[in-house]
Amino acid sequence: MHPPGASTVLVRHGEIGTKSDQVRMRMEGRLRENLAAILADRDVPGDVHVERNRLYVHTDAVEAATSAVTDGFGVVSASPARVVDPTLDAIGDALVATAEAHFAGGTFGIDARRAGETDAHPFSSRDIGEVGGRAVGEALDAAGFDPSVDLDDPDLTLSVECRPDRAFVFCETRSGPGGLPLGSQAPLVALLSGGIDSPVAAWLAMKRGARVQPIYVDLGDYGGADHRARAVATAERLAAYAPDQVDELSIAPAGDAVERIAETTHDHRMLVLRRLMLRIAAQASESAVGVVTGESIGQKSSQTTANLAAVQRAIGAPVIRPLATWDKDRVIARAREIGTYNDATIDAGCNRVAPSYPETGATPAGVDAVEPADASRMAADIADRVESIPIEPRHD
Ligand SMILES: Nc1ncnc2c1ncn2[C@@H]1O[C@H](COP(=O)(O)OP(=O)(O)OP(=O)(O)O)[C@@H](O)[C@H]1O
Repeated sequence: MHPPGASTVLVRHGEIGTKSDQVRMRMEGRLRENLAAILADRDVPGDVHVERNRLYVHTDAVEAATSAVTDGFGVVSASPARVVDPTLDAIGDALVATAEAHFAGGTFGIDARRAGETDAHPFSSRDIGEVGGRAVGEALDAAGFDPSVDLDDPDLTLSVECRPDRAFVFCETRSGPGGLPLGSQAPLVALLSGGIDSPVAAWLAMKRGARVQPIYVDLGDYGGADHRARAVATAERLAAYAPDQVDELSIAPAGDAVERIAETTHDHRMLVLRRLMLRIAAQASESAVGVVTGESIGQKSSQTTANLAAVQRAIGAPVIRPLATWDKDRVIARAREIGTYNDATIDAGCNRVAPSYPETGATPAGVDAVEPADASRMAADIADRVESIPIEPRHD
């Protein structure tokens, strides 16, 4: 929803503003590039500009541009806005036009603030609210409504952000993911099974600024026909959030190794397998500094706190588990929001590998004792044969 004549999207970031000037400017520049890439990928016209603590998209497609930029990591919110001169008359006219376009009865409120050097204007935020409110009330009366003002929870909020050189009028603020611009942290590898959890975990790592290289471990006969397709589909959704930075899915051919592990291990089987995956992931990328997984404490027998600790020892790099403390219903809700849920609901291949009586209180030494002696070499050999397939961003 936008004012008639809106031609700009006001983009707000959050944590970036708490950084030192140097870091903030670097992150804002990164965010500008990322938003430009998302717009280009979706064929939405728009030029992205940075000013201190704000980004602006100049576009003739404000709705599509607002939807696109609110997928950008680091964006807290965005509003499609009309830009007018910073005078009470011009702001009042834009408020009236916006109310006439969108008021459908009930209450309205004006939320006005000034930013930048506030002594640049001969009026206060309160003046904007009073003069604008009066003009809007009269216009709505004339249009046959009987409007009343509610400043706490109005049916229509008309917002003004008045800066020294121009004022923005808008009537909607859409939330973005927040976090930090993608690429502002060193990259990570994400173990992506295509299940419900791992795409959410990868997305959360991306939200904190880390570009992820997704890797799917092909379990061979234990995987199932649609297992790989599901991983591809969720990687395509992740790519929609970072079209210039996530463009490949790595596939590790682990069928023979999984078969061997299934034949030679029993209660520790899932832990040996998970260690294999971590080793493959850690070796599959030269630039990544850690491995992201979708594990969550206690969600499965292989994910007790003891087992997570025993598995972690396989690699020196950190295992990052963004969902460690999340309940499943929260993970599912987020998977729906980010568009990875539908592709992820088929049973995972790992379920076919799981033993009947899994170990839940493993120790690192206990896993060491049952792991094949050549486990590291096995992983290195698989990592050498990792194949990368191109991923196209999927928008749905
Ligand atoms: N075939 C696989 N390829 C890549 N990573 C995998 C694979 N199977 C499991 N993982 C990783 O190990 C984690 C824990 O495995 P688990 O068996 O719980 O996964 P899942 O239920 O198959 O999928 P998810 O955890 O994504 O819902 C996953 O979140 C994922 O990070």
